[in-house]
Amino acid sequence: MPLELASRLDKIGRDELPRLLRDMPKCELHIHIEGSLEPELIFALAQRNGVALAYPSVEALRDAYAFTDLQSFLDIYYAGASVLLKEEDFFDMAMAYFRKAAADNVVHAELFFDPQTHTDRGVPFKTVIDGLTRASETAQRELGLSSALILCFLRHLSEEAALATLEEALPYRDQFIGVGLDSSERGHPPEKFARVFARCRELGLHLVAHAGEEGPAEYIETALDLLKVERIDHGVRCVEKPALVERLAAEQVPLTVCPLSNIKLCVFSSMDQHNIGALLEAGLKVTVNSDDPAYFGGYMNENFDAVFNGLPQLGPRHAYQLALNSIEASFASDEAKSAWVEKLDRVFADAG
Ligand SMILES: Nc1ncnc2[nH]cnc12
Ligand SMILES: [Zn+2]
Repeated sequence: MPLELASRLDKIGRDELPRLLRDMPKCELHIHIEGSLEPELIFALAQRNGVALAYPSVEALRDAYAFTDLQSFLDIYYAGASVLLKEEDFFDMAMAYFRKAAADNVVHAELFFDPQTHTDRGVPFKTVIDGLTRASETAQRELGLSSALILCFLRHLSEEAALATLEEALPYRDQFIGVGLDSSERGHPPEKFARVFARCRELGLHLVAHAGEEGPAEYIETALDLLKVERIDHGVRCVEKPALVERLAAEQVPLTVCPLSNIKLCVFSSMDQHNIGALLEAGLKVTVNSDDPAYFGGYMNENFDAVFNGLPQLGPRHAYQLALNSIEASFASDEAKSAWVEKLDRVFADAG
């Protein structure tokens, strides 16, 4: 950031933060759309589709959201997704998310979706992607919110299964912009998916992967070197290798950090222990995201509020940097990015 801009932003009082965090335009780059299914919608879709749930009420389901690690969350997350059967279900789920995102001044969202969670239950790939695409087009038209889809392979399944999913997805190639890697990280290193990522690269798809959430810092390195990803999802365990931190800063590799998720899944014990401030100060291209907002206690602005309330050393300059990083790290066009940066500058010009 130019020194002149930094010193101007440092003169803005911390009391302006609530407004700035709310009003600043931002991109969301790490949201699993199935993780936006609120308990109320899970119950409504279960009733609409005649699906039996293991919990008697919305309250009982929400009470079960006491996670001890990633796997304890994933078990409940996959059970919640079992209510999604029809195109309309995927549409309704995504529209509910887009409305919340627009209210948080998210101008662009890149949505992960997990096709294998649905195709393995007999739901056609077309049903999933058509529902999400129709929601994305509706959000652009009705909310002015830009979005794109990123297909995630489930890393607890085999690479053969990922390759078969890619084949199934190819007729819809123009409906998604990239691929990612999610689900249980430990014991499923990036290299397990080297062939399918190489194929996606040949196809001109954008590449991202979860790495260094629960898994070791080495997974970040192998995701970069073997899978050739453009962004790292989470990546907070990079601090365990100082040379890797230096590399991430030098190469400006975006990290899509998910603060509330990290607390809920016990990656950090509390927000004052989170390393997002340290990573920002070290010059890494860090962004703030919600991951699975229906499960982790908040959407984008709740994540920003939690970070700035938990880490008093962060101020308006950091808020600006996080919003700018999210715009720059997105896969949107340069033209769209310039327009959002102008908007961001206007919000901060009004402060101080
Ligand atoms: N935080 C997360 N990590 C890995 N896989 C996920 N799938 C949904 N949320 C996830
Ligand atoms: Zn995630």
